[in-house]
Amino acid sequence: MSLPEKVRLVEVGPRDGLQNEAQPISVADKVRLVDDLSAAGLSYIEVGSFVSPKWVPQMAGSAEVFANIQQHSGVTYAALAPNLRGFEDALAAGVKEVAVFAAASEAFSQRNINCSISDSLQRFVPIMEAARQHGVRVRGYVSCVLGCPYEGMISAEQVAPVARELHDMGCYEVSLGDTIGTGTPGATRRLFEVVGAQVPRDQLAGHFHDTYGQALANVYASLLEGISVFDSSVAGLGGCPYAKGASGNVASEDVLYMLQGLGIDTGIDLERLIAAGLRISEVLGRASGSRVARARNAR
Ligand SMILES: CC(C)(COP(=O)([O-])OP(=O)([O-])OC[C@H]1O[C@@H](n2cnc3c(N)ncnc32)[C@H](O)[C@@H]1OP(=O)([O-])[O-])[C@@H](O)C(=O)NCCC(=O)NCCSC(=O)C[C@@](C)(O)CC(=O)[O-]
Repeated sequence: MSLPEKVRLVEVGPRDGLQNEAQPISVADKVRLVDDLSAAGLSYIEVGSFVSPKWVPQMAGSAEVFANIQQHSGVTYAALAPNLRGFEDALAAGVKEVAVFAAASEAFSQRNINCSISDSLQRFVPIMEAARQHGVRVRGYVSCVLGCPYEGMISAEQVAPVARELHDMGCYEVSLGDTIGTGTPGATRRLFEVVGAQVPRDQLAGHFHDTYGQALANVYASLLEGISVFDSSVAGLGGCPYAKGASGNVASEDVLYMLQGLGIDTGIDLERLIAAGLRISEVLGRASGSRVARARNAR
């Protein structure tokens, strides 16, 4: 299969990245990050989550973040909603796109959202109905698609029905999350072969954490399978509060550098993206998790 001409990056740093930080991050710093990212040309930014603050305290100020960012036309500013309450809070904050999140592993589903996979899918039905009424688009996630921190191996055959159900209930795109970053390129290709038989490949996305250093290779493997949407995190921010030891998503700068080398268009300015990542890394008091950003910064 030939490589796609265009790729859309879904920037998840402000949500997937910052949700995992131990230190408090001010609303002003979050707003600045989102604004820097839209200025760099990202067309899709996951800004926050409307989840229980007892479960994920870092996302507590999401409504305030939405109220203060500069929203540009042509840019999607999305939020996670685990239940109808979260959807209604997102709607009240003016959010136009939400993401629901399920898992391919029962144990992870319990730890992450306190219910079984099947109950979580049932919980999303009223969200889908309300979203249709309000003209809100819904994206879906499946976690643990290439391994689970509690159950170990997860087969592509376990992932496919969950992805299909999200698609069938109306998610316009389903992002497959390698939550703990154990996946390798061969397993990634097989995952998209199997899930791609149930959900059209142009409605699937890849979401790779870099814990085992495989994320960029997995993005490339997915490109070979015809996938053209990838979630990534500026400066490689993040991890997962319910997956101990998981490192951040593949760094947006590193994915962009690779895509530019392949001649694939994204509409994103690499230098501005690097600057956005260096700024938030400085706020967090550590080096950027992007190798491209570190190399450029050292020059
Ligand atoms: C789903 C629940 C709420 C169930 O949690 P629960 O305890 O079963 O819910 P509950 O309905 O019994 O409510 C308990 C309390 O939470 C409140 N509550 C209930 N709903 C909300 C809400 N929406 N917003 C704010 N508060 C809420 C509710 O009002 C109540 O408050 P209390 O009476 O105790 O004061 C909880 O488990 C939760 O919030 N989990 C979120 C977990 C999370 O955000 N994980 C990270 C995102 S997923 C991820 O990172 C993976 C991904 C997507 O990136 C892909 C990958 O890499 O794999």
